[in-house]
Amino acid sequence: HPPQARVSPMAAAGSSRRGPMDDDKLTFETSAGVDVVGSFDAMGIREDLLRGIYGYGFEKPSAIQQRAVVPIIAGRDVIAQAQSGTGKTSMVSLSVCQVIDTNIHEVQALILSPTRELATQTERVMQAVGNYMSVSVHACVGGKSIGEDIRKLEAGVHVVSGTPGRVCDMIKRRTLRTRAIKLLVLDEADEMLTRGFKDQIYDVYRYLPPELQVNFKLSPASCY
Ligand SMILES: Nc1ncnc2c1ncn2[C@@H]1O[C@H](COP(=O)(O)OP(=O)(O)OP(=O)(O)O)[C@@H](O)[C@H]1O
Repeated sequence: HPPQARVSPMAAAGSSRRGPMDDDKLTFETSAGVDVVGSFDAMGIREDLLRGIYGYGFEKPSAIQQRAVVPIIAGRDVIAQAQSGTGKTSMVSLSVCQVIDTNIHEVQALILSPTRELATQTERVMQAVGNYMSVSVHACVGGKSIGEDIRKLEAGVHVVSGTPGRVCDMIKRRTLRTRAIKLLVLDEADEMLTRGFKDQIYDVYRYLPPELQVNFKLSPASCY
């Protein structure tokens, strides 16, 4: 079973949008063997990425980050569930940056999201925290120019953050090469499966190497 880190609101917590620093209002459930790591320094994160994280203004990991980052960077399959605004997008972004080898100019991580906005937001956060480590990220989403996708992918990127349809298209054209992908993240996995992306996700999955690490990040709706 993959380790699970679940952060849920306490019954009394009422604010509609919380920041990650409201963690004292949350309750936590984690599967056995998941440790709580209270600082980014203690996570074994590379120096240049740490600089990016602190430079972005993060001082201390949020509750979900304290529980899920270490298992993800250790290569485990993780299910992370936490409500909106608790730092999940940032968690994915910094974990993915940590597992990338920037000397290898191939796609090593693929993040699938149900919406273009979410895929683009993840691209942006990753570019910000990965600022000092020269990570190249491309948002491969429907509605944008296919020619631009092809140009970017052929120039070589380390991470693709995209929506299932466009990613699937790029893989089938062999523009998005999958042989070096070691990490797949399904963002709002529950949402994607109910939105009818199941066949496309399965299609993408068939092209990925067998020794793949998979992380599921569940939607905020799954926390209520
Ligand atoms: N460790 C941290 N320290 C300070 N701020 C943080 C930290 N982690 C995330 N944030 C900030 O908190 C906000 C929410 O984080 P993020 O977008 O990663 O959460 P999320 O759970 O994916 O939210 P949503 O579901 O709303 O997209 C963002 O503004 C982000 O920059």
